[in-house]
Amino acid sequence: MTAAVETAAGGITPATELGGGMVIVVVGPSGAGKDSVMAHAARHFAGDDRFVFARRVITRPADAGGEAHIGVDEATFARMKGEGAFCVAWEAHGLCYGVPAKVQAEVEQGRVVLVNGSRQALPAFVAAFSRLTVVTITAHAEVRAERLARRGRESGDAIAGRLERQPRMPELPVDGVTIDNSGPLEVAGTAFVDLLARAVAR
Ligand SMILES: Nc1ncnc2c1ncn2[C@@H]1O[C@H](COP(=O)(O)OP(=O)(O)OP(=O)(O)O)[C@@H](O)[C@H]1O
Ligand SMILES: O=P(O)(O)OC[C@H]1O[C@H](OP(=O)(O)O)[C@H](O)[C@@H]1O
Repeated sequence: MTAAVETAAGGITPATELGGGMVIVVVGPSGAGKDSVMAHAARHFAGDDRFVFARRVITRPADAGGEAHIGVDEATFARMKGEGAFCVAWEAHGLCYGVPAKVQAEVEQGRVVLVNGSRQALPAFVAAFSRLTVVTITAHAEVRAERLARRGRESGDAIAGRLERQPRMPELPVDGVTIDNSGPLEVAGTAFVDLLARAVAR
């Protein structure tokens, strides 16, 4: 089986052609496997300092399961936001999410920074980062439903809300790639790793 990799707006432009670093923002519906595909790539590129896997700040307990994030309460998130701690912040699923401001500096240092993002927040990513590629991870609806139930991080109602959520994907003037993760993680993970290798190709 091969992962479907469709390119729009020209696929991915190597960061080196763009004169330095870039952000690759990973989006897609809940349960598609964004965290899993990113974790696969993080294992593949462990110790390779051309890449940074950003850790998000989320108003979710740090031990909730799923991605490794910085868990804070709402008051702390609001204070951090007011202090300029985030370069991009958004709300979804009753939670607040922030991308640490230091990502801007990491891109300026020439690194390729991977961020688990949000379809709804993509305009804010475009505003924050001049060098941006959007990677959309997809999976069939029934596959996502089964995965979210098995993951067990959310309850039935919350899972239903996640499965229904379909924010409009805005038309954006940036590179974009879609990877179908309906099959084995190894397949989509390898497609993502190949994409990242192209991002740093000389
Ligand atoms: N290709 C795959 N095959 C089987 N299980 C998978 C695959 N990809 C991900 N999973 C599992 O599906 C569940 C959801 O994956 P993951 O948390 O990576 O999705 P996500 O897109 O980040 O979801 P959310 O937006 O809700 O955080 C996890 O339990 C994960 O282990
Ligand atoms: O529906 P959209 O706007 O794409 O994404 C909404 C949010 O949901 C997911 O977070 P998580 O599953 O709570 O970690 C995404 O990563 C994003 O932050």
